[in-house]
Amino acid sequence: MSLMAAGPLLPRKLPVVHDPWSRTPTDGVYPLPLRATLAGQSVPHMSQPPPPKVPAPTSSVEGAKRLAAWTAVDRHIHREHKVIGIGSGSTVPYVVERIVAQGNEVNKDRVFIPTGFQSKELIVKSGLLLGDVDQYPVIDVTIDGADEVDHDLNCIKGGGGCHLREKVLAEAADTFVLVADYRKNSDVLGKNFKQGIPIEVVPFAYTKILQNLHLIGSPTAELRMAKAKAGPVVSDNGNFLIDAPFPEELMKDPYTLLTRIKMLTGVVEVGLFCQMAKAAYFGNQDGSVTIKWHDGRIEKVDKPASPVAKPTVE
Ligand SMILES: O=C(CO)[C@H](O)[C@H](O)COP(=O)(O)O
Repeated sequence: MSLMAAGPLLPRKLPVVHDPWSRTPTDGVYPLPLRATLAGQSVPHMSQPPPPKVPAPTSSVEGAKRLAAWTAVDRHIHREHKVIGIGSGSTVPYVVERIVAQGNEVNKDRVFIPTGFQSKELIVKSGLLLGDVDQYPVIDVTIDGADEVDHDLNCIKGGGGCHLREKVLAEAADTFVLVADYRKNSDVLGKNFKQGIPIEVVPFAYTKILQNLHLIGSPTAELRMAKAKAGPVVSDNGNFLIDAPFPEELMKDPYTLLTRIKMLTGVVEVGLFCQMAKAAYFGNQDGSVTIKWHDGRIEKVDKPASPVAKPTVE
């Protein structure tokens, strides 16, 4: 059957094609930023998907992480804090979850500084305003995870390879707080976290640095290799990572060890944070939280975070 025999073709309504290159700022089809910009320009607000839900903890370790994170946020992130550093690791999503629970009213005037790719994603997906430390070199509070913390609040960080940015944000913060589960609460660094001190190094120097680390007391120091890619792990800054276990007698004086490692040419940053934190929060299996303070006090909180987050004024 010919087309003509089937009757005249009805004029089809063509969909409006939006050619992105033909748009002008005034025709209303430009994709607009979701939030006011850092420069303070006001932009129309578009509705945003709700922040992704952090899955409820399914183990006592996850529950402990959440307890530590929520308690630390409740105690340290107050209404007047406007610039907040967000660390890395598996405890940090609970930190962001609790900050989001403080509500849009307080969060709309805040800017959040990430320590790496993971925390940047968390900030953006939670609908919080992203900034960077070069715009905000002074941070009100930074909250971060840790691999192990001793009684003087020295800690090992960098299990997730983010310790360079983490240290910058810790130093930039008026208040730096650690959050972790009970397994990270230790008396001597290296007792629980056996994989060694994470060290970020410039790639071309790694062999030389490994040799030097072997000489200064870490004969098993090795390059961190990727699990789902052939070759080494590459940090968010394009560098390599070395994990260097040291014997206990050297780990007992982390500051001396930090300075010795840092002096090796080609080392970018060492995952030893010596007495930088104001407090470390450890969630326990029994639902309590242990807080180690920078002045040596140890506090036990039996009924820590309430289910409702309320930002307080310090
Ligand atoms: O330092 C870090 C990443 O560089 C993390 O904070 C540290 O590894 C702890 O992570 P988690 O909470 O997953 O145990």
